[in-house]
Amino acid sequence: MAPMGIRLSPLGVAVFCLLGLGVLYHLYSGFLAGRFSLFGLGGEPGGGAAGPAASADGGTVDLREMLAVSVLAAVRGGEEVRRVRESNVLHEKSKGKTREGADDKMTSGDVLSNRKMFYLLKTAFPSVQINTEEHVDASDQEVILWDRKIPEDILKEIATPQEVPAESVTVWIDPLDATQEYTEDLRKYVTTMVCVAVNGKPVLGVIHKPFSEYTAWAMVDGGSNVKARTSYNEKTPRIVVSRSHSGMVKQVALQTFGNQTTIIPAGGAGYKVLALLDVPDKSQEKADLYIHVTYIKKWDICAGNAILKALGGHMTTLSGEEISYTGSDGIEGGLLASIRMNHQALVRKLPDLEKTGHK
Ligand SMILES: Nc1ncnc2c1ncn2[C@@H]1O[C@H](COP(=O)(O)O)[C@@H](OP(=O)(O)O)[C@H]1O
Ligand SMILES: [Mg+2]
Repeated sequence: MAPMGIRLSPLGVAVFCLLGLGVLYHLYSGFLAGRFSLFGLGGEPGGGAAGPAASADGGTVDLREMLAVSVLAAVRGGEEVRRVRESNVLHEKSKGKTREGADDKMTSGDVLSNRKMFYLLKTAFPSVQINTEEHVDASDQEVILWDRKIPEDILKEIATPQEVPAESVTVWIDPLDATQEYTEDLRKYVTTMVCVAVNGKPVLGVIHKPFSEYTAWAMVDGGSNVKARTSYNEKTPRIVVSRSHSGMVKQVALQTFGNQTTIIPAGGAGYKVLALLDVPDKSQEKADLYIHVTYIKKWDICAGNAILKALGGHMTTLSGEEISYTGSDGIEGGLLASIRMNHQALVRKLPDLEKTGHK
């Protein structure tokens, strides 16, 4: 008999103890998971020489560090892209059809680049949302460490860390842009891309050309290693458009700007954004505008959007709406990209695609 006349049943005590243990486990499991994942990744809790740059339970991330890792990821992914292309064993297959009925292709270059890029970013920033074009196999986890070094050119442009809440960040990875052209061995069009959006707004972008080893990066209100050209032809622009997902883009361009307009068909959304900029790469064509009329995915366009925005340019739907880089993967309203032009005046010039049936 217990004091005060209350009798304790041994079974009741055992259940009570188990419940208590359960609560304690629940409270501490997040903390322990964070510690163990740090060890699993080879990093040291509390900030070691290598490992995650953000705590596993959220907190903040430094956009300058994210830029350094994004550049590294694009370069490492690009090495895979090049290696597979040079081996000539692409293991090309179709993931299905686009809405317009074209093959949505994938190769070993896409898969291996995706793996490198995804795990580099995921290991450094375990708490951020990463959306990537290719499927990531969880059983195939690879731990790729970032040495936590920020390259000199980034430090020179961006003097201080740029902290943002980890939960506000969405990363978009395109491990191999212009897959169609890659399979045709049209190497100059191929890029690897990383984009970081904060609250859906594109904030930093990296576009890397694996075959000429050129990398463009920029951060909105931060800095860049690339700039706009000094002049653009707004009246009779050279317009860069898709060569493999063109839809009615040529008709739209000629109808809007007249028959004197030069149309440059090219592969890859990354390549087409670089065509608007002052890029030293010899294989890069130059254009004044980039127009796309069919459906397109956010990993294809986010990095270019961030770079253009950082340099004072614009990328919007054809009706001039800003694109939000959260939520769904794709955008429906086409694409207009320009720099050093009156973007809204260009939007007003374009026909309403819904009405003209040019979609
Ligand atoms: N209608 C469409 N549906 C799906 N993806 C499209 C598309 N139009 C363009 N894209 C994708 O956007 C990128 C640029 O296209 P394009 O070279 O035709 O301008 C390519 O990305 P990937 O090569 O990464 O798949 C392409 O697959
Ligand atoms: Mg792409």
